[in-house]
Formats: sequence, structure tokens, C-alpha cells
Amino acid sequence: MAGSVPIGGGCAMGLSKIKHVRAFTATGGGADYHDQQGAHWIDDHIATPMSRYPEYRQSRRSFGINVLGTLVVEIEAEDGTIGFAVTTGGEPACYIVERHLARFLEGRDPVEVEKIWDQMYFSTQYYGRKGLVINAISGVDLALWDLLGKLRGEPVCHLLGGAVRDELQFYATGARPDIARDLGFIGGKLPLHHGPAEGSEGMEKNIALLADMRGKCGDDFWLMYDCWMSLDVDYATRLAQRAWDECGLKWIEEALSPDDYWGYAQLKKNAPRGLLVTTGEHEATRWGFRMLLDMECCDIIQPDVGWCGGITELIKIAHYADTRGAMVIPHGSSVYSYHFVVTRHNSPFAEFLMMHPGPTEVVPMFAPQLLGEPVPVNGRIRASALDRPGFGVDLNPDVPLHRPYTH
Ligand SMILES: C[C@H](O)[C@H](O)[C@@H](O)[C@@H](O)C(=O)O
Ligand SMILES: [Mg+2]
Repeated sequence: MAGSVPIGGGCAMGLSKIKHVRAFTATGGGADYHDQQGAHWIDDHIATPMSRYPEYRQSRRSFGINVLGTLVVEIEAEDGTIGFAVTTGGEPACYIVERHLARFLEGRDPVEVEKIWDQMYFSTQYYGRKGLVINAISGVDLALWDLLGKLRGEPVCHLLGGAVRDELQFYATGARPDIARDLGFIGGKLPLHHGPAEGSEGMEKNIALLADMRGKCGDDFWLMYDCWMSLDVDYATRLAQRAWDECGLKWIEEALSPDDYWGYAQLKKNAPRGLLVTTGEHEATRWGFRMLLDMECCDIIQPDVGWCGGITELIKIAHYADTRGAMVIPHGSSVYSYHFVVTRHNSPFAEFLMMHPGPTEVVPMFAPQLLGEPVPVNGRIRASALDRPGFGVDLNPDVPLHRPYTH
């Protein structure tokens, strides 16, 4: 009978099969947004786990924060439609995509996101689980959702159940929360500049900067500190207490090593009531985030959809967080997080990373790689701005791409 679904077989109404998977590298900002040249706030004496070594204290590029570069994944269907995505991963991620992951996609129906993710994860579990391999899986998963949306003529947020609000509201990450306030953002997240190795002098500078911004931004504007894994429990506890008492800090972010679940649980106990403890941008998979939530490490989890496993995994992470009443505020990852956040009740706002060097103005986060990337106006993006197939962006043809491996 016409249109019947063969028993046991795929749906007779299947989409155009996947024909080719290709992986490229790109350098100079974009998804590897730490890969900036010249003076930029994002590389100006920011505290990191490497700050204990004076030679690596001034610049994160000095210890290699930008060694990987961007991974660009393209998935082409038999009808010529191409889905793509960008994330952090560079040449080693290209190798994993071309030589290991591609086999689980080529010849398959792009609707099989769950089965493909399961095969990508468990086939690489013996050497993956977190970090680069999950970045590569994330890049493939995001490109697959982009392809699925383009084949169906729908934005990814529609495939995820549709928007639950008319607009996204953003806090801004960057060195100038005072300018972010004037631009209409709901809060400003500062990078922490001094860690334990700089002793009490560094602590006083951290507090002085925050106090200065509190004076410029007024009492009601959210101010947060991003500590980028640079602290220990004692220093983080003292910073949290003073920043809360003296400057009304809203949250202290990623204070400790992502592996120190026990330290986060202690910091959460130590933190003054009302100050939020957040982390997660360097955590991966539903299992990693379950550990953060079950060990009561934080109030808000901040997965990066390009690093935690992609949309297919972030759905599971967010559902688990929702059962525990935890907010999921994804780490800034341009349209890849916007299409997700707008569909989640427990993601009431989003992060916008200010990639202008000052930062004194709003520029697209993954510039120059994505064309059509929406940016917040008055700190907001209308849900309707996402109404284009897939993730609604195009790869800039002027960005040089290199395909280091084939299969
Ligand atoms: C501003 C922070 O140091 C990082 O560069 C930033 O990418 C990340 O931690 C964030 O939360 O945006
Ligand atoms: Mg952060």
C-alpha cells in the first residue's frame, strides 16, 4: 500500500541519505575564539591553572590555549544538501572525524541522531569520554542537526519542540560590564585576573576591580567572576565571601579544576547563602553532569554544546538538570546554544561572549566563520530571528579551510 512503513525497516518516508562527511580546520578566531591576534581583553593576564608559572601568567596563548583551532564538519546528503557546524578541535579532531566517526554516518538516514551518537560515543569510549573526542563528536552531531533542519526546512529550535519564550536575554562576558550594561545586557561576567600564586596583592586587585565595576554598574546589575579553573577551595572561598559581602557578586564560575567534584561540593557548602556557584563548560556527557549535580557541586551547570556532546547529549543533560531543579545556562557557543536555550524552561537566559577586543561593541561571536549569525540588540535576540533552516547560518566562503585527512 502506498506510503506504508515496511515492518522492521526504516520509515518509507526517509530523508536523503548521508553521502559524505568531511572535516576541515580553520584558524583565526571563530569557534576557537581564544585564537585572537593582537591586544584583546580575552588574553590579558587572565588567571588560569598555569598562572602558578610566571612565564605563562600574562597570556593564555603563551601556554597554548589556541593550539587546536577550529574544527569545521560538513555532512553532505545524496541530494546535495550540506549541513555544517564549527567547534574547537583543529587537525586532531579532523583525524577522529574522518578516520573514525564518518563510518557511522555515511549511507545512513540523517534522522538517526540517537543511534549515530550512541555509536560515535561507544566506539571511541576506550580513548575518549571527555575533551577532544567529545568536541569532535559534538561537531558531527551539530552538523547532523543542521543537515536535518535543512532537509526538513525547519530551524533546529523547531525540531527541539519550539520556543518557550519570544526572545532570548543575555548576560555579556568581557572586560567591560559597564559597557555591557549600557548595551542592554542583564549582567556582566568579568574574567578573574589573579590567582593564588599572586597572594593577597592579587586578591586585593580582584576585589578592587569588582568594586570599581559595581560602582559603575549600580547595585542591581548582575556581576559575575569567571575563574577559568584557576583557584583552590580556600582561595575561592575567601574570594566568594569578600566579593559577595563587598560587591554583591551574583556567581563565581569555574573556580576549580573540572575533575575536582569534591572541591566544588566543599565550595558550594562554604559559599555565602545567595551567592551562586556555577561550572560545567569543560565537563562532558550526561554522566559528567550527573556527577556535578548528584554531588551538589553547583547551582547552575554551563555545558558548551560544542564540547559536551552536541545537541543530542545536551537534551539528556538538560532533562536531568530539570528533574533536579537546576538551571542550564550553556557556555557561549553562538547559534548552537541559542537554538537550544530558547526551547528550555530551565534555561531562562544565555551567555553572549563579547569578542570585540575592547570590548566596546557587539560583534558576532564566531566571526568571521559564520555568515548570518544573529547578535543581541539591547541584550536580546528575538526567537523569530532563529527561524531559518538548521542553525540558520552559512559558512563564510572567504575563510580558508584545510582538509588534513580524507577517508
Ligand atoms: C572569559 C573566560 O576566561 C573564558 O575565556 C570564557 O571563554 C569562558 O570561561 C566563558 O564562560 O565565557
Ligand atoms: Mg566560563
